Amino acid sequence: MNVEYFHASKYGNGAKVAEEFKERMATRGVAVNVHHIKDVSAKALPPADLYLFSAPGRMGKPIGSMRRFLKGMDAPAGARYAILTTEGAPQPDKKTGRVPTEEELAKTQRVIPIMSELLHGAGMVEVAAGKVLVTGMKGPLEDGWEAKVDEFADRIEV
Ligand SMILES: Cc1cc2nc3c(=O)[nH]c(=O)nc-3n(C[C@H](O)[C@H](O)[C@H](O)COP(=O)(O)O)c2cc1C
Repeated sequence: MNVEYFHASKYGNGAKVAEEFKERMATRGVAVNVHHIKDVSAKALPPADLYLFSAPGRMGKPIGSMRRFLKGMDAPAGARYAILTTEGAPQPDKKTGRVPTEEELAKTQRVIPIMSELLHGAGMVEVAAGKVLVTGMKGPLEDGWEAKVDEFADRIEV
């Protein structure tokens, strides 16, 4: 099995996640080719058993370059894909100190749903979606992020 991995990392956190995923999949006997979307054409994706798309969050959405990439992509209909975003860790409310629940976050944080809608709408088939958090606007990645990537790798059927 081979995986083609497309990311739109701006500050390097998503690029680190991609490299970690590649290493973890190598131990499972799966080759992963990592590309930044600026280096590839959305109109000529290489063949793959699985496509992985990874974007940082921006104002509740995937970063604009990834939205444009997915909208302009010649999607291989029926092909399998997974999504692995990098998103800001939920911040406690300044007054109450309460951290928003997943349900509350889902109202404003639409990074994965927007990517899913675009890919699913293009006829592709989702096998997994997940996120790795960053603790500041530009990173670093959350503690234990490597283990999170490993768990995500486990969810990809080889
Ligand atoms: C202007 C700006 C807006 C951001 N908005 C969001 C957001 O709405 N949701 C989110 O999860 N992360 C947001 N972030 C944090 C990004 O998730 C973070 O920069 C990114 O995951 C880092 O990945 P990268 O190093 O691969 O670019 C924002 C960051 C910046 C600089």
